Amino acid sequence: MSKPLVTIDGVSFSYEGQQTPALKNITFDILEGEWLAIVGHNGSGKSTLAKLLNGLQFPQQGKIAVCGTELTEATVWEVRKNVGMVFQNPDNQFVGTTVRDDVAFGLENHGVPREIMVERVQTSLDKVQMGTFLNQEPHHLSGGQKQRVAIAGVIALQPAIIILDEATSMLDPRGRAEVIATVRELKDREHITVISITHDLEEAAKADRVIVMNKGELYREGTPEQIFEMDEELVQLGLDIPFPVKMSKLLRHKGVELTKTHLTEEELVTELWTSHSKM
Ligand SMILES: Nc1ncnc2c1ncn2[C@@H]1O[C@H](COP(=O)(O)OP(=O)(O)OP(=O)(O)O)[C@@H](O)[C@H]1O
Repeated sequence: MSKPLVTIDGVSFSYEGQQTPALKNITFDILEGEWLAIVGHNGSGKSTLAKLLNGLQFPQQGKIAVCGTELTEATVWEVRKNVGMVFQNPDNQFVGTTVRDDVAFGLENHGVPREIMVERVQTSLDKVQMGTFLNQEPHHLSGGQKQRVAIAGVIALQPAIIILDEATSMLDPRGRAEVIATVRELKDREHITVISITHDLEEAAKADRVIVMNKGELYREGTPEQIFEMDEELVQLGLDIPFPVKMSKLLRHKGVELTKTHLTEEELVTELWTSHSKM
């Protein structure tokens, strides 16, 4: 049984001068090695939660603890060693003139010795399938490749947790699929805990667990299957139901028998192909 790596206990937060709190009494745990997706419509409080998890803001009420350490102004630098962030815009986070320099940047800042640095740059890039791109300049890379380099820069620092803050939202479908596959592999092989903050329910469908935020409150928590049972309620919360889920429901409505509501296109196609191709 996995243990909680992050605990969020009764957290409330309001921006200065704002009447309505951005987060209201949020409580949940994030377990070691899980992939947790936090979804919600614009303004639901997702980014504010990410800022609190990384100590860019501090709650006015409640507590956050990361790897057993309470996140405060005194512990923020210690805690940040365990939390890597990947942001939305692939161009804004590329700081090196080449892929190698970009991944080395964070290691240099942390004073990692040169021999270790050279090895870490290579292994981190290998882990995101960018190991052969060392000397490439950013403008030669696709959005998905840039985000994978950003992920390599984060894992080179060996954090326990990666937070992806809308990290796939500016990518085309191929880039998005590449980044999601990379995250899945890192989680499975390296046992990194992943928190993905997204408004994309197709991305959330790949997570182990989903938290739905609405108007600063934790609205629902469950496995992707449980969350997609909410159906029209999700639409009312301003979220788009993924295509395979919609398609599964429509097919059932038309009398096509399916064993379950499929969360991915591959699963749906496989079932349709194997059970309905006998005629
Ligand atoms: N810097 C800020 N100053 C004042 N209010 C803010 C600030 N940032 C966010 N808010 C408000 O806090 C609430 C939560 O916003 P937040 O950005 O966390 O939501 P979100 O779910 O991440 O939305 P989005 O997907 O649009 O980024 C919103 O009402 C927003 O207007």
